[in-house]
Formats: sequence, structure tokens, C-alpha cells
Amino acid sequence: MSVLPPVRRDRIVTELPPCFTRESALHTKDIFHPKVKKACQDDRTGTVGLKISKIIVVGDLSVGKTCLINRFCKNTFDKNYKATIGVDFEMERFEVLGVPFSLQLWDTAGQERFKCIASTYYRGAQAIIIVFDVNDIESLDHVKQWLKDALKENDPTSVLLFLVGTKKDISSASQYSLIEKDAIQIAKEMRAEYWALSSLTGENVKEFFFRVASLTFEANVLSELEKTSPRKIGDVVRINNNDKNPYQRRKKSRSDCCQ
Ligand SMILES: Nc1nc2c(ncn2[C@@H]2O[C@H](COP(=O)(O)OP(=O)(O)OP(=O)(O)O)[C@@H](O)[C@H]2O)c(=O)[nH]1
Ligand SMILES: [Mg+2]
Repeated sequence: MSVLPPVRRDRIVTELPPCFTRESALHTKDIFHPKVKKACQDDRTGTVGLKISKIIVVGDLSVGKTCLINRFCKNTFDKNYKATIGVDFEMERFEVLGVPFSLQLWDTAGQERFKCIASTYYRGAQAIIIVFDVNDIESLDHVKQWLKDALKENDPTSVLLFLVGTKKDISSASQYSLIEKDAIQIAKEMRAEYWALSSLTGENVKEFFFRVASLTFEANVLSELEKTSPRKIGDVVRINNNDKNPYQRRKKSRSDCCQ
């Protein structure tokens, strides 16, 4: 008998949520991978429904990491800045294609003096969310360093990356479009999916986390299927890097972009 209450009705994912921009997306398919759908239908998702996926949120101080998590998990927004000391985390339970799926969202400190405590919690992430403030170009300049630090503790070949611009509500359309160009370019170089949102208004916040949950779920099920299906002699490994084959493993050299 399950001791957990049922998943909230507004945490149920039945379709793959769309990306924010096709220019910088982890993949641009508009449906879940057919193998994943089939595995869910046939109840062959192995341990995916039992595991908790760790997601870490990093970025400069005061860019809005805590507000982002609080907007999604608690639907609250605090206009006063209270620095995160070390780390904090929230759990969010989803149901994706009928399978329970939990995310543990780790909110880390951006302040330099707390960074070394926070970085000890980076290990074992399945996705890294790198946050910058769309009104602060310096915070965008620092995202590659945040990525580099987070990747030291994680497997760059399997972790999913998201680059998120916050505080969209205080940016004018013309200001925003200037920084968006740079942000998309950087996201492409990092092989991250780009999003822009506002925790104050809530714009794109739910859409973003649904996308994180769905892509992490999809990657988990694919990796579970890979583990359980023995390779046949003569299996062909595709190595072309184009959008028609979005589920291939990331090349090890990705972290080079930060060096
Ligand atoms: N207008 C606006 N303000 C925001 C938004 N997100 C965060 N803020 C404000 O920005 C400040 C910093 O937000 P936090 O979420 O605490 O920043 P943080 O990245 O967690 O900072 P550290 O914990 O020090 O790393 C607060 O005053 C928030 O109210 C947003 O989307 N719009
Ligand atoms: Mg914080």
C-alpha cells in the first residue's frame, strides 16, 4: 500500500511540453520518444517510478534561483532578497505518462562565501539549471563558469542542461531581445536548452519545470531500456549529429566550451 498521497492534478504530464525556442532546445520533437511511450504503456519503466531525480540550480547571487523554485513549488514570491546560505531543497512529485516521477530541486547559494558549501551538493545531478538575470549581462557572462564547476561533479555525457533567464518582467522588449540573442548563442555553445521567465508574474515557470521533468523522465526511461535490453551483434550505432536523432548521447568534449 502506498503511503504517499496522490500526485497533484496540476502535476500530471500526458504530452511532451514544447520547448521555449527551437533555436536552443535539447530536442524539438513534439512528442515523447516512441520507445518511452511504449515502455510506459507496457509498464516496463523499471526503477524510474521509484527513483528521485536530482536537479541542481546554480547561478550568480540574487539572480532569482530561490524565487524560481518557490514560485513553482509553493506559488509564492518574496520581493525581499534573503541570500541562500549553502543549499536548500524542495521535492516535487509528478506523474508522467502514468508513471510517478519525483524531482528533488536543489537551490544553491550564489554568494561566493557560501559557494564551497553549496558545491559539495552538486554531485549526482541529472539536470543542471544555470540561472542568470536578463537585466544583468554580467550574470550571463558567468554562466559558463557555473557550468564548469557543476560539471566537475557530474557526468557531462548524460546530464541535461538548461539555461534560464529570470526577471523578464522588468526588461523592456528591446532590452530583452538584445540579451536573448547572446543568451541563445551561449546556450547553444553549452548545449543547453534556453528559457526566459518571470517568478514575479509566473510567466513560463510551470511550462519550464514541466519541460525539465519531462525531458529528465524521458532520459531516465531511455537509459533504463538501454540497461535492460541486451545489445545484439550487428547493432548499428548512429553517430550523425542532427535534429533527426535527438536522443543520442552528448559528446564528452562538451565541457571544452568552458575551458
Ligand atoms: N522583478 C522580479 N524580481 C525577481 C524575480 N525573481 C527574483 N526577483 C528578486 O530578486 C531578488 C533575489 O532573488 P533570490 O531568488 O533570492 O535570488 P537567489 O538567486 O536565490 O540569490 P542567492 O540565494 O544569494 O544565490 C529578490 O529581491 C527577488 O524578489 C523576478 O522574476 N522578477
Ligand atoms: Mg537563493
